[in-house]
Amino acid sequence: MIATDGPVRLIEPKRFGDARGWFTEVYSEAAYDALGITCRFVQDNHSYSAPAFTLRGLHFQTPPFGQAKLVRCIRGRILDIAVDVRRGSPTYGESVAAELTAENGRQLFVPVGFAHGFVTLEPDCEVTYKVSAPYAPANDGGIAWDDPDIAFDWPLPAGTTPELSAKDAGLPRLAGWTSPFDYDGRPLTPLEI
Ligand SMILES: Cc1cn([C@H]2C[C@H](O)[C@@H](COP(=O)(O)OP(=O)(O)O[C@H]3O[C@@H](C)C(=O)[C@@H](O)[C@H]3O)O2)c(=O)[nH]c1=O
Repeated sequence: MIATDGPVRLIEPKRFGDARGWFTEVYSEAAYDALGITCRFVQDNHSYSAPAFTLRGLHFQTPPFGQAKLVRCIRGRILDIAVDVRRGSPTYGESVAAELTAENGRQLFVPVGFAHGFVTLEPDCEVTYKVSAPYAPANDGGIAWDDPDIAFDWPLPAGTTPELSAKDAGLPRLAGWTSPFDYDGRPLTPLEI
């Protein structure tokens, strides 16, 4: 059984503004537990993407190293996406996405069983995210960002090809692939704060 960490969630932590600027808590165990995000995060990641329309994804780690992720953008603007890849899920292959910006401070929580990716919407974007399992390169997995069965409408200007890693350019499609993630009954709901 895969650990349940709540459904995909969009979170907007409160900012306390004053003459200096603002203060915000970006993670607290008690507050996130209360939201149903009960996993234990064991690693923090930080990536910098130089060109606009850099696309990283769609990624996951296979069990037993499946990762829930709590993602935010601390510089620039990204569109962040989670795709349901839980075998037998009524929303298998469906996605939810949210714009995460340094300005809006929003976070996307991506549970185990979802492929995750993002595209940067301007140059020089930095993304940080907490993950609930350690990096396990042997369990690295992914699905093609442009898989026609997902048919995600990436916000790429006409004629723009995204900046991709060699690995991401060669990821397989959902068709012909058997997901290692079980459906655990959690629905994929539209995102709301
Ligand atoms: C993910 C990861 C990578 N690395 C190394 C491996 C490689 O040499 C280099 C770059 O790795 P990648 O090309 O996989 O990086 P990237 O394409 O940014 O991968 C990330 O994409 C986003 C969308 C996710 O959801 C993450 O979980 C992760 O898969 O960093 C680590 O040392 N630890 C890690 O946890």
